[in-house]
Amino acid sequence: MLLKKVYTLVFISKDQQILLGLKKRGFGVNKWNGFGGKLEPNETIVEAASRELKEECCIRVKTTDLKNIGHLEFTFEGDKTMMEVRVFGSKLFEGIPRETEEMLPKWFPCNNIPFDDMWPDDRIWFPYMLKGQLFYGRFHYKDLDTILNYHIEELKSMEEFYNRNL
Ligand SMILES: CNc1ncnc2c1ncn2[C@@H]1O[C@H](COP(=O)(O)OP(=O)(O)OP(=O)(O)O)[C@@H](O)[C@H]1O
Repeated sequence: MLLKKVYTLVFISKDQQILLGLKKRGFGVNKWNGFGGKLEPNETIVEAASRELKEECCIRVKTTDLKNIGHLEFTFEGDKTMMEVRVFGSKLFEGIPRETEEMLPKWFPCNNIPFDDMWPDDRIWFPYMLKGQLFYGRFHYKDLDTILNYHIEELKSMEEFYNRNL
């Protein structure tokens, strides 16, 4: 039996640029990524996504402006937990990105993503996100640097994907 833990991951974009943050502590330290984290009790996924974005880089986004653009699953060899990551995107946001204790934010041109300093899976699913395609990806890691196997597919609709997995 796999234990499932739900996480959010948010990408805001403007003018062919995407906002990434360099994680300063904890899981994924020293890697560039979107903003997100675990759900708090009694919080919806979009509430968690919006809260984490604000906490990690001071950007505000309305929950109704968050678009679910992908779904990722991560497992690690010898670990019974599956990380389920709901990926969101938005072009509508308020504020200027600011460094926090957790993240150092920076805008990157969409054609110059720092994949060498990111999770290895990002290289595989970012191209879907950057083309505006919905996606589902499943990655099994041997250790934090090595993907043992994976599956990736384009989705027609997130709703259809979630219904199929009920
Ligand atoms: C394995 N390959 C991966 N590829 C891409 N993204 C990944 C990832 N694995 C985790 N992520 C994301 O990294 C964040 C961790 O969040 P994390 O710091 O653990 O959560 P949270 O802020 O709640 O933690 P604390 O409050 O510090 O306990 C969270 O957005 C999650 O979606």
